[in-house]
Amino acid sequence: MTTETAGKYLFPEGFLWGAATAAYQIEGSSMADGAGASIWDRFSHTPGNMKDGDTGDVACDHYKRWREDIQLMKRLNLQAYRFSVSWSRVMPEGRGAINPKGIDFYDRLVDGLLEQGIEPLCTLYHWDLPAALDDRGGWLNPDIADWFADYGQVLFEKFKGRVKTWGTINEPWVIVDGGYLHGALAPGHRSAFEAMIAGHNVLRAHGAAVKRFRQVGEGKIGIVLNIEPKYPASDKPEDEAARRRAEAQMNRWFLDPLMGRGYPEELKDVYGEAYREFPQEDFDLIAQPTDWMGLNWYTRAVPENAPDAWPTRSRPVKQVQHAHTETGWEVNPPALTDTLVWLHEQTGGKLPLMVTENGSAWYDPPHAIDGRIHDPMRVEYLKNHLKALHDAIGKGVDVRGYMAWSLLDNLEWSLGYSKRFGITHVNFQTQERTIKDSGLLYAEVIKTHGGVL
Ligand SMILES: CO[C@H](O)c1c[n+]2c([nH]1)[C@H](O)[C@@H](O)[C@H](O)[C@H]2CO
Repeated sequence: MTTETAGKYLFPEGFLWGAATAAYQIEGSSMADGAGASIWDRFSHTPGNMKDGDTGDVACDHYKRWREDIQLMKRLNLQAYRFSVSWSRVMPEGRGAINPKGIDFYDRLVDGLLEQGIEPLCTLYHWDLPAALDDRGGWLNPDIADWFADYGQVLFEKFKGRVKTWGTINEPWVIVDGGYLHGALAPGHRSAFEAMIAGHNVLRAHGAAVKRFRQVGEGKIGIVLNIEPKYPASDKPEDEAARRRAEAQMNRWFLDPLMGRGYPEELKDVYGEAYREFPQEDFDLIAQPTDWMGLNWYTRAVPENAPDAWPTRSRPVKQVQHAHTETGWEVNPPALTDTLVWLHEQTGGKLPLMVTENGSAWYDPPHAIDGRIHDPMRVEYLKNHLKALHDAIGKGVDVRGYMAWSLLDNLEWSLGYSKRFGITHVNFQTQERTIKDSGLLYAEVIKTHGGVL
């Protein structure tokens, strides 16, 4: 904060400040106490899939250290905590029998959060499909919509009155683009034909869960999308066309059907013969009204026309004039403002939004030095993106909260533990947690409602 900005970035009363994680990335003990395997247990134990051969077998050991981590959240002044449930911990086969020890873990976690005045925001699905369902086709099997709604019902009923904000699915695009199109993520398939089918079933499952929530649940439900705004590399028509294809394949593929608009026209051009039509009744199910929408936001892209680039025939041009994080993502806070304004418009300005993930990976030392972890780049990223978020609110965007990604350094999927996103450092040899300078700043931001920015 400087004297001239003192108080300029105060956030609205009731704005919800939190941090986010996901089950497979932090819990460890993924097969303990009756849990079933997920596709990430299989994928991470398949040689060649994971950097340094890392797995989620231990991760942040959160399954055992959850009490300690709730105390950490208190020290960070968190008002909310966004976490996901491991479907196969709760239902080892994905359907039918419930694992009592599995659901008890989440029962204790939710009660522990509430006891500390921290609001639980629960994501039903953050990529870790039960392996037993993958054996039955997983997201390629249309029955998964009912399997997912049944799973959701178990949680809606168990946590009725305690969990009031639900997210159905984290990032349909990453599930499908990573898991079925490019194969970089579990279950590691590479087929545009499968991607279209899986994507459609992910959306149908979301709709079925929302419908079931309206029957048995209580509170608010929504979905979480990753949106990466696309800016054309030049004013050449072919670059604008490439931008539109990239935007359709990442940002509109799932948003448009959720908004009742069906798939974007450009998807036919992107997927060609792999594109397929689906019955209207599916789209009616998918476009079930929801109560809120989550935005996961990290960066933007500047695509140019690239006829050889599959499947969008576009390729991002590196913006060397800007800083880039350890994951190679350009740092561009104003693009967050643009995205929030765009999403506000795309959702008709009627759907409350929440930034459900935002953060950055930088090199941090493997252990604390003098009890501190200095992470100046993450401090700057956090400050500037909160200012950009504040700017969007100033432009009339209805944003209700911000969940920093992530509470803890954790398993960055196939990149293993090589990329650290946490506002809290984890020494993976000792499991010692150390709040980073970025976490100390965030605690002050929360305490001052942004006044410290
Ligand atoms: C492609 O960027 C996405 O918005 C995105 C970034 N991230 C995500 N989605 C996932 O939701 C998290 O599990 C990742 O750990 C996190 C950091 O990579």
